[in-house]
Amino acid sequence: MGIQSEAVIAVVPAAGIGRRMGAQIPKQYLMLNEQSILAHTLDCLLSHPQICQVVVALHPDDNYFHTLPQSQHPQLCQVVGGGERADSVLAALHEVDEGAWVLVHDAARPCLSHDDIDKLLLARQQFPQGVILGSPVRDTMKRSTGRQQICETVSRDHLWHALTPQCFRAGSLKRNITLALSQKIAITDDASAMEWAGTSPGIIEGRADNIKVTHPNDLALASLFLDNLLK
Ligand SMILES: Nc1ccn([C@@H]2O[C@H](COP(=O)(O)OP(=O)(O)OP(=O)(O)O)[C@@H](O)[C@H]2O)c(=O)n1
Ligand SMILES: C[C@](O)(CO)[C@H](O)COP(=O)(O)O
Repeated sequence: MGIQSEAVIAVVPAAGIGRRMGAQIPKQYLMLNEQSILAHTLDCLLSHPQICQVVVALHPDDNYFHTLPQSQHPQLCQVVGGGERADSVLAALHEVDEGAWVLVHDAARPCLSHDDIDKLLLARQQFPQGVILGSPVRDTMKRSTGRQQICETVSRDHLWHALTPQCFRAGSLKRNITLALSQKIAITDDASAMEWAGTSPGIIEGRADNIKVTHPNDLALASLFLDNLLK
């Protein structure tokens, strides 16, 4: 069975508290246009023809998820997430067959398109070790001192913003996240765990409007992008 015909499972880390957003509720439950950020993200994944299941990792005290219509979807299952994003991804991976392909996608990225999912899944042929979406850096990049004085201009050649989804074989990703966490390695995305284990995942260009809603001023942008996505 060729890679392209293999089932794909989406893993959605949605157990964060949205500290940088500073809202009264976790940011994944903030309304964006006509539904919550998480609902938009789940709609995109649940409606993709190659995704056969979505495993969402929730905060242990999450009291919102059950109010979402998507929470009753037959292809959706939920697990309790952990203290960091990597712990939440790992909790979800324990529910996934080790041989399956997983697409790990942030709940906080509601503007994902089916085109980008298609592109990423096709890229597995070229990158069987795993592959992620990225956005090439457009601006000149500076590194500063702790006192915000520029100390260097960082070359932007082959420099990317890592996006999600990030696509790997479940067993390999589970083992490498487990190892990295056991060594107290800080991993802020899934590819970092694979890199730490010596793998070089592929990175392909995704839409720049696939933003992570992190700060309050991201909401208006995400709303605009969502409207545009639906056109
Ligand atoms: N312990 C955690 C922390 C984060 N996430 C998820 O990982 C994604 C990306 O994380 P981020 O944007 O940092 O979300 P938060 O951790 O909620 O934000 P903050 O760092 O501002 O608190 C989000 O969908 C978030 O819900 C998670 O599942 N489990
Ligand atoms: C996974 C990610 O969205 C890729 O850019 C990012 O690393 C998440 O980081 P955060 O600190 O958990 O928002």
